[in-house]
Amino acid sequence: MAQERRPLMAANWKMNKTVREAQDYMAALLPRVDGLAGEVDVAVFAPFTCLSEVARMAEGSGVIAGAQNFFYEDSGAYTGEVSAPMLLDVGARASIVGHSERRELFCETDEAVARKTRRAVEAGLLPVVCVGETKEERDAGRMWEKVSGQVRAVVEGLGDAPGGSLVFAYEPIWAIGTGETASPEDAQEAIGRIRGLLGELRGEKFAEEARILYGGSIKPGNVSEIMAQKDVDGGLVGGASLEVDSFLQLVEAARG
Ligand SMILES: O=C[C@H](O)COP(=O)(O)O
Repeated sequence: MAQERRPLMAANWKMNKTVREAQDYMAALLPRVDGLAGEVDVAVFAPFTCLSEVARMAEGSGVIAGAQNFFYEDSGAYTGEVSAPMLLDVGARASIVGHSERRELFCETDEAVARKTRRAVEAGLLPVVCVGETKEERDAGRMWEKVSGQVRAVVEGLGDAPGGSLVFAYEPIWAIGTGETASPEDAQEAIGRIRGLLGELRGEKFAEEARILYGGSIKPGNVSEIMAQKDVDGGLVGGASLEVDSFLQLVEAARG
């Protein structure tokens, strides 16, 4: 991994944890990541219901509290949604955008993902933008068509924001929550191609500054090999992030 890009290990709790469980997790996590600032970024993407508590506890620690989604308008008649200013108001500094579960289960389009990404950057939230193909698309040889289309939509809607203002996460859908991980070589190939595309679209500086994570069944047993790939800047982790001990092993591996 290039020296200029600090690794990022991100916990995506998905629809898990009560406020009490979130408090217990953060109380166990924070003392054990103290002192890692500058070596590795650690983020916790919590459900809305416990996000303010996660952000309050993380304040001053260097751990980034983030949301899993938001809407690109700032306020108004959008029942069930929250906005970027609302996330900032409770202390969030980042948000996942366009996770495959949002794209597939909640019909999020490339256009909506691009608008959310742009709004996050403008508002001062770090977007972690997810891209990835289904098993059917991969088997049909259409992996790159899918992934490149998702990346293009985001970058073309981004204006002149620098590469360091966003993070991509390559998450092959067939590897999410299945125990089936992309091989480290497959992860590198996809992420290296994404970086190449960023260079074509926005120039080398942008491509070198943008962090690109891998996600999909990362666990303590496979994280080192994945992190050893030159274009992989960290991980977006579901299942293995739910327990502090296992997430900390991933953080340590990202630290190198
Ligand atoms: O956001 C995280 C990804 O969906 C990966 O989830 P997973 O680690 O449970 O496979």
